[in-house]
Amino acid sequence: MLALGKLLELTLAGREPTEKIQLTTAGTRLHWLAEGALEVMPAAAEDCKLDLLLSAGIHGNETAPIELLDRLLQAIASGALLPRARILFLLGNPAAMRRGVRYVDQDINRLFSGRHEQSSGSEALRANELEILASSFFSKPDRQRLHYDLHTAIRGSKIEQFALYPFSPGREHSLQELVRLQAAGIEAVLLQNKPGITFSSFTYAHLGAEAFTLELGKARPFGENQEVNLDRLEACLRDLVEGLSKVADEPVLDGMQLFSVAREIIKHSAEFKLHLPDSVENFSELAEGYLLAEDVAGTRWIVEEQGARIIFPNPKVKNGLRAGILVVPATL
Ligand SMILES: O=C(O)CCC(=O)N[C@@H](CCC(=O)O)C(=O)O
Ligand SMILES: [Zn+2]
Repeated sequence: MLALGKLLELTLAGREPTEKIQLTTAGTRLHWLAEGALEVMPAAAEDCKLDLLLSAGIHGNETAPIELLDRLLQAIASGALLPRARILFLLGNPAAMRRGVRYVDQDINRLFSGRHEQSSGSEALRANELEILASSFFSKPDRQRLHYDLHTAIRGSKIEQFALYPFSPGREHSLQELVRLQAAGIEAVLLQNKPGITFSSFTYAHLGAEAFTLELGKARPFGENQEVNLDRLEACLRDLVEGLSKVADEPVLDGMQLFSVAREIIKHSAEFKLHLPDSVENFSELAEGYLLAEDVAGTRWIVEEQGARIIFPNPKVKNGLRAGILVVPATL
């Protein structure tokens, strides 16, 4: 296998490869661009005109998707998988990955779409670098642009694998992409209704990519991901890499659950209290009238929506950040 196939090993060791560009015998070019960033360029004769950005490790302790990208890249570097797509592999937060933590100083996934400019520190710099890498990757005209930002969640979930689909004014969510995700084992999609500050929101709204955050199970350390079943997603990614992924011209979305954001619960102060047990799972239903959270100056979050469910409840986030999302059933 080519040494550049060891992107994960090199990144975890904090080392740079001596050779930054290598070619497989089939003419696939691997190019180390920066720490945790590697571009795969198919041989010209094979190119299927898809630019595919695959990122993981934006949160350093979400290891199952990092291991998945490692398997894909190793297969490419050993010649077992012949890419027809141009691919950018990104390991988002190497410093956090090395420590096995979600982030070191601040959550990178709240620093995109320019937010890093209002901040400082290594994670702000990394968010800026990731924006530059993604912008350069998605700068070529007349090519399909697709980004999957792969995550696992802090807690268990009533719906194990789901996606968050960013929003950009005037742009419609793509039925074809939802059908592709369903084939990849994604059971539910949360349709965002305002622009966001996550990595997938950036590539969707600023770079014109179809982009998704994929939540794939519960976060566990490296080597302990036996319960996270990524077989269907892995098969879908291999098809995309090989230029074999097809969605019908008139696709039908059958059985996928769609949700929209009713409200984001923002933590404003140290007095913020979330009235949910630590064990609560994502997509747990909340009854109308339920007092969900309280904050400074008598602020109360009471559930008013029918069919409301909670995802990503987390009272430990920094002030000003999202401490949970109330979602409701939706249609396209
Ligand atoms: O489990 C949790 O509470 C958080 C899981 C997670 O990291 N989710 C992503 C979602 C990104 C998005 O909104 O597209 C995040 O919070 O960054
Ligand atoms: Zn995450």
